[in-house]
Amino acid sequence: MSVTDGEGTASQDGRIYDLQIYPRLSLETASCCTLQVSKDATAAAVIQDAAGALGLDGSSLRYALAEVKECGGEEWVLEANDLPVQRVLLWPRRAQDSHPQSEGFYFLLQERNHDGSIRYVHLPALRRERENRRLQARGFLPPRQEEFDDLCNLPDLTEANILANLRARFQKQKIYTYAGSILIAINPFKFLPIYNPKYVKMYENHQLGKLEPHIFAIADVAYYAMLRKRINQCIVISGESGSGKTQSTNFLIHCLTALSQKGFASGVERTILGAGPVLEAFGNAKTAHNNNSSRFGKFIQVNYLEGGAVRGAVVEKYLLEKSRLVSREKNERNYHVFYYLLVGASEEEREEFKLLQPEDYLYLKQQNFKIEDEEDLRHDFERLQQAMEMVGFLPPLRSRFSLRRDGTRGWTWGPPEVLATLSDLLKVKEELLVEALTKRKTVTVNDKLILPYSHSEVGANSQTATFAPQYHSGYLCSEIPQV
Ligand SMILES: Nc1ncnc2c1ncn2[C@@H]1O[C@H](COP(=O)(O)OP(=O)(O)OP(=O)(O)O)[C@@H](O)[C@H]1O
Repeated sequence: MSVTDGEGTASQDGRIYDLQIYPRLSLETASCCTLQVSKDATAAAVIQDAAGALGLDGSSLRYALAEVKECGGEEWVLEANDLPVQRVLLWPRRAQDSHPQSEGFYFLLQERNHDGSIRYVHLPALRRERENRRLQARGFLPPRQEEFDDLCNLPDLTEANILANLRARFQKQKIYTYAGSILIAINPFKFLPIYNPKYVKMYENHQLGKLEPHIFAIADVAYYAMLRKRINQCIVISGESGSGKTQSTNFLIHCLTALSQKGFASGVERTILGAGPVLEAFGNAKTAHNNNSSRFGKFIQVNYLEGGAVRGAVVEKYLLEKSRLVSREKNERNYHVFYYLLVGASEEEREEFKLLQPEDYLYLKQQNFKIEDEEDLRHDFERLQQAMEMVGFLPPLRSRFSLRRDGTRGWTWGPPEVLATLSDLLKVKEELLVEALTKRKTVTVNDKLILPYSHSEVGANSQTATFAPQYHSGYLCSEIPQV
């Protein structure tokens, strides 16, 4: 079976993708169907074919297609003219091959009510939990004392008790615990089905602490406090590397946009989603603790209209780890984007941008350099290009950097052909480039001084050691989309 856009036009590149579709219906059906779909097939066409494959009758308007991604089954309901394959192209490579449902990355076929809203079948355990709480509050069930969902209620507040309480909850897959209005999250490193729209709905407009602790409760309180009090709200996320800050940020944005758009993916949400891979490529790197560690801080501002609908978002980066550009710890890597480009570029791109192999670049080959994931890098380069198009980049802007340093001439910039290549790629005159590379600007109270870099400022390496971080940082800063 091949799904097209309803008018029978074939995909431009002719490629066919497998979509794994799991029905979640009140009727008994096959547990999954796999459809072969072209890039330009719309959600409506996919629904029609999935319904056919599962032996369901009725029009496609009776069903909705939702995208489920990694880590806990966030569900995004697609609109009729959305393109499911476009979503798939943003998934990691392994997720595009056939894989078990427990690993996430699939589509759900759900029923709609007469008013178009989604009919949720199979009530989640959380609702039972809520019922139990109600009964406990009315004295029909004895209060549960073996663990506390708010650390402030611990009868004996010691470090050992806090850790024992967090451990007991974590063993029951309760990764969230309150400490008053602060939410503590413990990284489960596995898929937990607690982030789909049912949970957004369940936590909607509830006082903090009324339900089981959850990151959506924090998003919900911030959203409704903003609407009620008409003042900005701020959520701070902190933790050590690999603790789950980026993941938590994604869940928060998911909930904040879902609350304002009633669960439907909008253009804004799509752009925010698309911005993720772009930011990751330029600002994330493999470290000892996390294969995809963000090496910069992010300030994300989600802007709303007065009625509560999302209007856009601004992402500001700060404190990019610039030193990573020129040196890093053993077995760690430079920013993802260099490897994506050097491994994933086509022959024409290699020619055009005068690209060498990763091991030819001193900045990339330091410290036990080896690349064992070439295929993943190639896929991630494709994903980056797709994401860049989604957030509005033009093709020629994609690959402008190819820095190579010459360590043999102190801090003299060269060799000349590299300067010419850089000048050509950066579209900056050679003289200006040399000026930027060899001089710095110092602003004092009364004066603005332009001085050549001293030997000690440049250090033992070549001048690009100073220039590369500035350039990469500037690139990340200027190219971060303001949605
Ligand atoms: N709530 C969660 N559910 C499932 N997996 C999670 C969750 N939070 C984090 N993870 C897993 O932990 C990994 C590391 O998390 P994440 O990248 O968010 O950490 P981080 O704190 O942002 O790290 P860094 O500071 O190094 O950027 C994720 O790739 C994901 O696999």
